[in-house]
Amino acid sequence: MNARERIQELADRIVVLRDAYYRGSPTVADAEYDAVEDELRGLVEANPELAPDPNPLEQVGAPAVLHAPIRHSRPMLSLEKATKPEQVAAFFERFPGQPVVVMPKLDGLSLAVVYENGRLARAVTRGDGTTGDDVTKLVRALTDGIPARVDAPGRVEVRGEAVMLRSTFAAYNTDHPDKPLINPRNAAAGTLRAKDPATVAGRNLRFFAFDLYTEPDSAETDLGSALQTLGFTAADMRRCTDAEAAQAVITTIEQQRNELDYDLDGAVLRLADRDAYAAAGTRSSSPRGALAFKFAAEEKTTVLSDVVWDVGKTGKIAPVAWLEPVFVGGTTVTRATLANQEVIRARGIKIGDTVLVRRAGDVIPFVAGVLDASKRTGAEQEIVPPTVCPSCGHPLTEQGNSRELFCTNVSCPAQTVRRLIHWASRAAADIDAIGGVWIERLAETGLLEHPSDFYGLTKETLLEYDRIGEVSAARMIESIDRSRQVGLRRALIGLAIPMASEGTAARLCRAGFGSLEDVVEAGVDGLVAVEDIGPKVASSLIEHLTRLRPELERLREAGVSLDVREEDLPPVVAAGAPLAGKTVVITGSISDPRSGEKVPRPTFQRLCEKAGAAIASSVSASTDMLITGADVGAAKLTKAEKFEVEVVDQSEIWPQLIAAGIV
Ligand SMILES: NC(=O)c1ccc[n+]([C@@H]2O[C@H](COP(=O)([O-])OP(=O)(O)OC[C@H]3O[C@@H](n4cnc5c(N)ncnc54)[C@H](O)[C@@H]3O)[C@@H](O)[C@H]2O)c1
Ligand SMILES: [Zn+2]
Repeated sequence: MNARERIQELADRIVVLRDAYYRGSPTVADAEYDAVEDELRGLVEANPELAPDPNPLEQVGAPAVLHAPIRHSRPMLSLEKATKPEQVAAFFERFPGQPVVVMPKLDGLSLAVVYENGRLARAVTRGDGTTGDDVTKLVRALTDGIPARVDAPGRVEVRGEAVMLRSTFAAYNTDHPDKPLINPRNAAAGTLRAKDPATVAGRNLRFFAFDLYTEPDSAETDLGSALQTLGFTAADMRRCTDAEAAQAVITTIEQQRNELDYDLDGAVLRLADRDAYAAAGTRSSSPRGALAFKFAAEEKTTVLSDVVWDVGKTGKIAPVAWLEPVFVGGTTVTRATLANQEVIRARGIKIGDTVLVRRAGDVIPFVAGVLDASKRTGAEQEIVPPTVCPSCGHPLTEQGNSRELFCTNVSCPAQTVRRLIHWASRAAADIDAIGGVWIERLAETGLLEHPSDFYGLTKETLLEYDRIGEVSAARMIESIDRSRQVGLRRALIGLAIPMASEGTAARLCRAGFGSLEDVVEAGVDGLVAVEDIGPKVASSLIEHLTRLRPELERLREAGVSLDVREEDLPPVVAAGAPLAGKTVVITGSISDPRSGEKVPRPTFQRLCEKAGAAIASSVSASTDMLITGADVGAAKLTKAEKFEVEVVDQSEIWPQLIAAGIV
């Protein structure tokens, strides 16, 4: 693979990993994600002309879409990362004689809190760094550490991290055993996503400040004291004047990380003097006057007491390690994943072994290996994979190189529950008012078997359960009603068809399938004609959707929409499309001239597609037009010149989009 292909592959992978991460379900550990970013950064430094466009390294966070969008006064950036003492020393060398504060890197979500003439005006999430969500109402109701007033004139902007304290998290989960929070960070993010503070009562957050901007300039230039004077709890800052002292503080923070009441994933170094920090300026996505030292994923040792085989929604049987309770990565872990038989074999794990358990970020803890096989007593037992399904007794089949085990019995009770939970999940029908524990109970009592059974539930039936009251029953029913708008793409995801991914569902919509029934009718031949759908995926879709026909009918009868939704369709090219037939590359930052608001790249792309353009990611001989926004990199322009590509400023495109009625 050449550098260009590798760069594109890494950039694509970053987009996928970030998407999962910012939706609250990361698929890899942070360190693994950071390694992908590092590789891309290295390749782009060596081959600047191959920089991907858009370049994920120049983007932060995820677009804000939940509440009202608010533009930040100045971008909320990411941080440069370090993992070695040499990098800390290099940071000090860049700023000779400047004192530095070292503080914990709190693992919550960052907020900008703005005061106008002493009054709290608004609180905004980071969002994509340029525009965030207005969470003022939620913050007023739920966040401690944000005073309603400050004693300062003009405009004051305080930035910091909103976290759920571990103690709040633990107390909440004790009170809500049927709908527990996953971890403090996820909980903080979820809390600030709520539409109404009342629905997240009891989920209080704490705000720790680490950044300050004042207009007019306040006299106090030391960051920590300036924040305290205003009445904020600053992140715990220790002042250092050389790299050794800073390294010592970093080590102390890492050692204390288990005793603190909040999650942290590293330490932040930052120039202590506000003027010096401002003068240092910024790079494309991080300030020069700060550095994040990231801690390795936490590892602990404990005893593997047993292995149970868990049945998943597609019938996959996965080994789960039962562990003696161990506190790692901010929570007590008693279960961890062992992936599959091959991983068990490769890591040589036996029951009774002392094993290393690793947990990083939100990722499910996993058994990383055996601590010291020479210390075995002989009482350890081999882990023997089952030959029949632990739930239904059906003989298992083995698939793939890692010899994953599957139960192929479609009426297997364990699979039934998993599939119901999956149907209700956010990526599918999003029945958010009914948690997994309730789904399981409703399945046990025979009320739920297929997704369509959700739509037969009534408030009266739910009220027969002791722990469901009027209010929650009403919320559950309302949530079920809303989920009737699921549509083709999300319904396909929700049906958990083996081998069909979220990408498969999106591709089928874009390829013109109008409903789930259309997909069945197309047959294997019709499906493999769709780009990127292979024969295995096609056969699996046809086999399972054919089997599910009666269920599809029941869903239809219950008023559930299985038809494609507008948002999942390819753009409709407008009549008299001004960019028809043109291959277009977009670069730089785009804004709508009518409002001056920044327009996210995907939104502008879709507008150009509606105008008939085919979008390409880099300039080549086949490019017809390069559309430029603000802050365009020189490399793109040089290439455009080389290939004699027409360069058009975005300001000339908007009037055409408006004239064609596209915007
Ligand atoms: N596992 C995955 O798949 C995956 C995917 C994407 C991102 N990530 C992780 O998410 C992070 C992405 O970077 P990012 O831009 O969101 O954050 P970052 O690591 O670059 O750090 C910036 C953020 O740190 C926070 N912060 C906490 N304490 C701070 C302090 N004392 N001073 C300054 N800032 C402080 C702020 O919220 C700020 O927005 C990385 O840690 C990365 O590993 C993981
Ligand atoms: Zn089974």
